[in-house]
Amino acid sequence: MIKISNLRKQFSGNQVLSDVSFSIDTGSIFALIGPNGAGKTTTIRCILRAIKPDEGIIELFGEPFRWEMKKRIAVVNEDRAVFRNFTARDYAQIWSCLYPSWNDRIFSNFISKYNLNLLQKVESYSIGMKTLFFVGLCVSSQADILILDEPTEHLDPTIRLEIMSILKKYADLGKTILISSHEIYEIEEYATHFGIMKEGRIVYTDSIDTAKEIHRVVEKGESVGDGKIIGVVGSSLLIKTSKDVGRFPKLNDIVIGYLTGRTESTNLFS
Ligand SMILES: Nc1ncnc2c1ncn2[C@@H]1O[C@H](COP(=O)(O)OP(=O)(O)OP(=O)(O)O)[C@@H](O)[C@H]1O
Repeated sequence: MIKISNLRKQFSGNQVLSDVSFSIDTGSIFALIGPNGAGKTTTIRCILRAIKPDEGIIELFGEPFRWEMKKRIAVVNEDRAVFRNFTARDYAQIWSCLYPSWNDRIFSNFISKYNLNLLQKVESYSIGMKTLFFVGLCVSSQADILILDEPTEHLDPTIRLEIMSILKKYADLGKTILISSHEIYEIEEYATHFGIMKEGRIVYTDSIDTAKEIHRVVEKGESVGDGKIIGVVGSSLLIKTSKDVGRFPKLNDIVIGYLTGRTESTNLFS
């Protein structure tokens, strides 16, 4: 559904993305994970053609990007920027024109469930309400692809759980979701796949279940057998192995292991 191949982007001679490649299947929730400045938002902006990549191929729905595809993609931007003076109702009217698959009933239910005031200017919503409102717009759009930059940021714990559940149900409809997030414990709850980004490269990508199967955390000094050492996790090591050694990792162990490990070509870790 989304296939990114060898994406490269520089800003003023600074190489921000270097050969970024990953793909996302229909029905998946793919989390792009990485430290501040790793290149997650830049990748998303390239996918949306908000900026032009220097090199690389972006395929959506099995075809190279075309502008008409935008009506099948709904987005929650990183900055939650809004048009001044636009009420929630104004937004709904605009989105209903932009998205042929827009569903008014889903939108009305969402608005009443979360007590959002349709007549209020979205600019005056709290940052958490804005996020919630944009997630509501995305889900009501019934777009085939949702792209959400930090979708649970600024939300209280109850609403976070709600958003995770909404997104899971949405993906189950056969929709594809790409999120950028630092919330690894949450991602483990609701995402199906992930990519770890470090200094503009994808250093590892897989399904969460497979990644947990093929890695182990071993204590320093414990035998790693023929496993490949990936990186350090606190006082332990993350290894990639087919042997039943150490303990199974949490997603957090895998992310920390790859982030502390060497950044080389992705096949170093394959
Ligand atoms: N328009 C721009 N001009 C110059 N540099 C940019 C521009 N946009 C992004 N960058 C740089 O690209 C790098 C990656 O930024 P990006 O926003 O993609 O990171 P990120 O992984 O999304 O970080 P965060 O988790 O903090 O949001 C940073 O060093 C940033 O300063």
